[in-house]
Amino acid sequence: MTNERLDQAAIEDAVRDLTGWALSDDHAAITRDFRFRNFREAFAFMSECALAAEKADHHPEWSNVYNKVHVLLSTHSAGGITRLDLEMARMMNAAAARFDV
Ligand SMILES: C[C@H](O)[C@H](O)[C@H]1CNC2=NC(N)=NC(=O)C2=N1
Repeated sequence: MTNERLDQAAIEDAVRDLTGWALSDDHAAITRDFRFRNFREAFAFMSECALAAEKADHHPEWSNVYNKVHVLLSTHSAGGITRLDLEMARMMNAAAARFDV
């Protein structure tokens, strides 16, 4: 299932392959800080990801300050990290790469 909590070993393996992402201190989420050229690009990235998140019915916790976007991904219903979070992280990396991030 995509929405079952992954065990610690599976998470660590996955995070190793996810450029820029790290486990949160409590190991219940994965996080990444993205840095763009400016606010316009940061917000374009967020807009694109917001549409994809809504389509997937899986939503990031995030904050934005000027050109930076801080993202935290976890599956609330599972109380931890699931494949949905890994898929979202990959999607966000692909979206950011289009802005040379
Ligand atoms: C009803 C709706 O499907 C749920 O509340 C979805 C919405 N988006 C979600 N996003 C995240 N990150 N975790 C969830 O458990 C979750 N649940």
